[in-house]
Amino acid sequence: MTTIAVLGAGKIGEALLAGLLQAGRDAEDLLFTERHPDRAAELTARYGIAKVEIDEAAKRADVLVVAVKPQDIDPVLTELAPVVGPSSLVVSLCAGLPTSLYERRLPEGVPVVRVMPNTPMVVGEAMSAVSAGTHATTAHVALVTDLLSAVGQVIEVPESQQDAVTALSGSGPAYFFYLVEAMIDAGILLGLPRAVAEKLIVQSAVGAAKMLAESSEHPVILREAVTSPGGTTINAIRELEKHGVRAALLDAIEAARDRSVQLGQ
Ligand SMILES: NC(=O)C1=CN([C@@H]2O[C@H](COP(=O)(O)OP(=O)(O)OC[C@H]3O[C@@H](n4cnc5c(N)ncnc54)[C@H](O)[C@@H]3O)[C@@H](O)[C@H]2O)C=CC1
Ligand SMILES: O=C(O)[C@@H]1CCC=N1
Repeated sequence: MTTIAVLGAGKIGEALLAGLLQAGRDAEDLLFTERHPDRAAELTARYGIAKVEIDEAAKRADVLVVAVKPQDIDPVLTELAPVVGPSSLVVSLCAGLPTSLYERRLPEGVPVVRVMPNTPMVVGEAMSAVSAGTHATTAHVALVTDLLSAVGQVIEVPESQQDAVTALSGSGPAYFFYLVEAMIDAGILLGLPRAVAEKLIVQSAVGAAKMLAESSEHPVILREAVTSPGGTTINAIRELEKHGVRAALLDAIEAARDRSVQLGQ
């Protein structure tokens, strides 16, 4: 079985480890590094996965998954450089960081695959996009795709599209959570108990997501089916249009893309 080491076990690192366990991988085939001892102890207690130092991770793991913040990459590359070689496989989950950065800092020939996942990994519903660096072969991409398929869906994209992917699906769950939070607030405004408002909105979100995933209809058609002539929904849609919600989403996602580009510079 492939051994995977997550370097930096924060939110996305934990989501990957938890998702892989959930998908049936043994804790013995997983490792992580983590600079905060309390965080490391918490994860080992929760999942039974061993915390190791980076040199041991490089020795024992077939795949090294970098999951630190882009701003923290420098020391990780300094530590990785002496312990990896062309037989290693480095996978970067870091927003904005190009494979060329890793290739410049690591020994010649180290294969690097860039991935943008998202946190629904934790429930086996991630959307991950993978791109091969210069030294990554189709076999490396297939291995990473296979690994991530256990925790959701995977597509391959040219690396030039990764900043847009980051803005759409990497950050995407946050936009939906934000929307749900605002809709629950609306329920409170209308005088519903919080628990009732939460149940109504969360199940509506689950139902809508399932329809989007399972129906072959375009979202416009699904929305039109809810919007009765002279009914309630069109009154709400008029307000959303008046407040420029569509334009706000376009601007928001463009701003996320721009930040991803900036993180890579
Ligand atoms: N949170 C998300 O939804 C997503 C995050 N990402 C990417 O994943 C990366 C991590 O993001 P988060 O998990 O949100 O951040 P986080 O801050 O929760 O996790 C980073 C972890 O790395 C640890 N760390 C930092 N430097 C270290 C080092 N030298 N050695 C060992 N551990 C170290 C930190 O202590 C922390 O626990 C980022 O690059 C981000 O762009 C990608 C997709 C989605
Ligand atoms: O906000 C961030 O920078 C990370 C990358 C995509 C989702 N979270």
